[in-house]
Amino acid sequence: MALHDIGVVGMAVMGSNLALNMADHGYDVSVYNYTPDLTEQFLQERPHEKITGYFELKDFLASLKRPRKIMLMIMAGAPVDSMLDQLLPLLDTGDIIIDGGNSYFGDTRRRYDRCREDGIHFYGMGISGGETGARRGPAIMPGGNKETYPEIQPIYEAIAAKAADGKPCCTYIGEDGAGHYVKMVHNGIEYADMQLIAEAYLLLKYVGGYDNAAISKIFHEWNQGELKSFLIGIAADIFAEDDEAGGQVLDKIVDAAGQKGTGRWTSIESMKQGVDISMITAACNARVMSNALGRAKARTCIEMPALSHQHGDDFVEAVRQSLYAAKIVAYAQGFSLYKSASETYDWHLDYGAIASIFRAGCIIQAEFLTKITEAYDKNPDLDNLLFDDFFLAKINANQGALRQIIGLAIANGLPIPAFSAALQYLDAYSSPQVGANLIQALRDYFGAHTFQRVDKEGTFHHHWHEHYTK
Ligand SMILES: NC(=O)C1=CN([C@@H]2O[C@H](COP(=O)(O)OP(=O)(O)OC[C@H]3O[C@@H](n4cnc5c(N)ncnc54)[C@H](OP(=O)(O)O)[C@@H]3O)[C@@H](O)[C@H]2O)C=CC1
Ligand SMILES: O=C(CO)[C@H](O)[C@H](O)COP(=O)(O)O
Repeated sequence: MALHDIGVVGMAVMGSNLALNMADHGYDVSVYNYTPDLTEQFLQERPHEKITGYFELKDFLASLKRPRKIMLMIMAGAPVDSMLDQLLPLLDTGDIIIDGGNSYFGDTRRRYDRCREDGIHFYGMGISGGETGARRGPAIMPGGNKETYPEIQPIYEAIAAKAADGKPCCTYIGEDGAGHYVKMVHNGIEYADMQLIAEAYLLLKYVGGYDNAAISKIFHEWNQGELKSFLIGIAADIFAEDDEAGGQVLDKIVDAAGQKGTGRWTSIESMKQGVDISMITAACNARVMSNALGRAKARTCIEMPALSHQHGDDFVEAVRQSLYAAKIVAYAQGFSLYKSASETYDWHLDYGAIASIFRAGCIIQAEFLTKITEAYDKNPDLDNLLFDDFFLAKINANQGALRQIIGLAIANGLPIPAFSAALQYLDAYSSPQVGANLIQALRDYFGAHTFQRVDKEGTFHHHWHEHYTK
């Protein structure tokens, strides 16, 4: 029997489409699913001459070339550990397991160590692009043992999306959990990007008074310029989508957002790293608030200002400029987290290469990612993306619009937490006074936590006096 190039475990949306993508690129693929029904259904409904299904794990593993390459495309969390429990006793030294799911990077670090004890190479591979990306070319973020990477590199570069310059959107990211970390923060940026789009929609609809058809045209126009991105493009489609029952589908969707957790993980991680990614946190909280207990009641008893309209091209352009400025801040925050994590976990992340693999295939693919790559090519040690000449000029040109739009939204009672977080970040970063001297004084007063002085070196504690009788 001719042995197969790679095995895919998990025949749900992502695994089945990735297996077909690999097969289309000439690889012989073995597939297996934890319960047989999905495998059966896949083989019947989407047969491919280069794909063979297996119903026993030992037969699946026996069908693979050495070193065996086994890709897991299964639900993140306990199922991955459970599959490892089943796989590890059946594998040989040098075999490779690739977890392509949205696993938590801390779990990936643990699994990497666990597999290494058995001589097995474990890769945590971020994959972005959803169903279509998996089938036609996703962005791929592999993390794991660098020496073994050439074993899997050709397959993943073949199936990855290709950017406009023809380069595959797949690059080795770093050791152990680096690939999953980069994917986690990618998803965090995805949350912020989507929240900004939702806030622009609120402004256009409730302050601008534009209907869905008009907003669709505005988004379509934005998508021809510097805001060009996958998410702006699909938003333009969504605004134009009619519902069978009349009206538009968008207006029939309950105004409460779900989440699977990668954005929340990014936010929690930023707290651990001590990096401000307030826009991603704001986007997570916006989803939380959309489901908040008592939201229906709050609507009836908390008084809101009456809406005042601002129609016209100048207003639409101000929203566009705000969106662009805030989007730059969101990416600057995400890349600041990469910089901190790279040092903490000793990953030596290549920020320019990361931006370059986001150029196609993934959910946050956008025109301006090329500019991020250029910024890090010019200066790989950039402290903050905002200091790059291109982004600095854009921020300075567009921040007036951001201030204007935030003022309008606040006056109209429209929640715009991500736009606001972008501006607060810029102001906190650039203001010469942030009030931290008083924080230090208060800490020193009640806890002798000490402070530094502006006029001399050293660490000081002051004996504060009670000037008022309590
Ligand atoms: N859907 C998307 O757009 C994207 C998803 N991802 C990630 O890719 C992975 C796969 O996603 P998706 O295809 O949507 O599938 P799901 O996340 O819905 O997971 C379903 C798959 O997991 C398997 N599974 C569940 N429990 C176990 C278990 N205990 N042991 C073994 N297998 C188990 C299922 O098998 P069974 O049917 O037998 O229960 C099925 O094959 C996930 O980690 C997801 O987060 C990444 C990028 C985009
Ligand atoms: O990984 C993805 C795309 O890159 C998934 O689509 C993402 O998990 C969606 O996340 P959430 O359900 O939390 O919005």
